[in-house]
Amino acid sequence: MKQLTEQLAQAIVRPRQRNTYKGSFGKILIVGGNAQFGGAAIMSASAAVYAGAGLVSVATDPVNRSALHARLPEAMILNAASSALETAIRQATVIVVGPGLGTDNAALAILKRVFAAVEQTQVLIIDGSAITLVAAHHLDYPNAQLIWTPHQVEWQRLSGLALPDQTVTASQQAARRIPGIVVAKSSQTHVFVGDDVYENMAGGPAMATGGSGDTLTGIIAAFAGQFQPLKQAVLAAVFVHSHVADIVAMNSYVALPTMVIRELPAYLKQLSES
Ligand SMILES: NC(=O)C1=CN([C@@H]2O[C@H](COP(=O)(O)OP(=O)(O)OC[C@H]3O[C@@H](n4cnc5c(N)ncnc54)[C@H](OP(=O)(O)O)[C@@H]3O)[C@@H](O)[C@H]2O)[C@@H](O)CC1
Ligand SMILES: Nc1ncnc2c1ncn2[C@@H]1O[C@H](COP(=O)(O)OP(=O)(O)O)[C@@H](O)[C@H]1O
Ligand SMILES: [Mg+2]
Repeated sequence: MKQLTEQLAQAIVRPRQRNTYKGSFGKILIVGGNAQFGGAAIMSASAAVYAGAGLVSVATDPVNRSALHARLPEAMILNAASSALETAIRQATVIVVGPGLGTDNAALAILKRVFAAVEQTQVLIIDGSAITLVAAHHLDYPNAQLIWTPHQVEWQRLSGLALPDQTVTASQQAARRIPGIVVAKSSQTHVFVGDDVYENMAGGPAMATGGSGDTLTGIIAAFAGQFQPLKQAVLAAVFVHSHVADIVAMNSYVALPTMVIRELPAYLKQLSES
């Protein structure tokens, strides 16, 4: 088993080239946020913007429009239930589906449309409610570059492994049956990619607060839009999320998602120049 390190993140988070524009750093689409969980989509989108994504759009319940614009004017917004969803998917390089999406029929319909529209070259990060829906409805896996980010109960739903049975070996075997990269989140997150297992020693209980996982999806999306190869981008994102939370936790009892998000640009600048 390998460890996630700052060196690994340093290797791909490099200074930006001069001859670039916003389109050079990823077009991210976040699909999530129902009337109950709008904050999840806002945190995911904020993390993507603050982690350097070039353009960020959010397909969500229209009830979230004012809150999103007030918190994050950098993001664009569309109604996830409208046909604008397919257009936005076509334009995106990286798509996140699930944060705050919910698990009702409306959410299932949106998820199925995302799975139908996404293309093989696109990166699709599947999180939260979307994982729960895939497991509950036995949905076929879409044909794209998949990244799964289950917490332990979502991993139980997706893999069939009860929490006490989620050993590294058993989880690795289960991850092999699922296409793409699996980020199995816990107090000691493991990333399963091909035959490799990476362990994340960064992070701590200050992160045990609603929205930490939503925030991770935005960082992964931003890194997937900016850095290559995809495997390194995902590994670096998992490390950076937890490491920045550790920095926040030096002076704060809880590492709130909004606090972690705010610290991202300064840490990435430091990382790129080290
Ligand atoms: N501000 C917002 O808008 C926010 C919106 N959010 C969005 O809400 C949606 C639902 O996501 P979810 O994770 O809250 O619910 P679900 O998948 O049902 O799992 C919870 C159940 O599993 C149990 N449990 C046991 N161990 C666990 C573990 N290690 N990690 C986690 N859970 C564990 C747990 O047990 P209990 O806490 O009751 O002891 C409970 O019974 C999703 O779309 C997400 O993005 C959230 O991000 C919050 C902020
Ligand atoms: N005790 C802990 N130690 C380290 N990391 C933690 C701890 N508790 C939570 N985390 C991290 O916080 C995130 C929680 O994700 P998740 O449960 O999906 O949150 P949410 O859905 O509320 O956004 C994961 O990245 C997880 O690794
Ligand atoms: Mg979550």
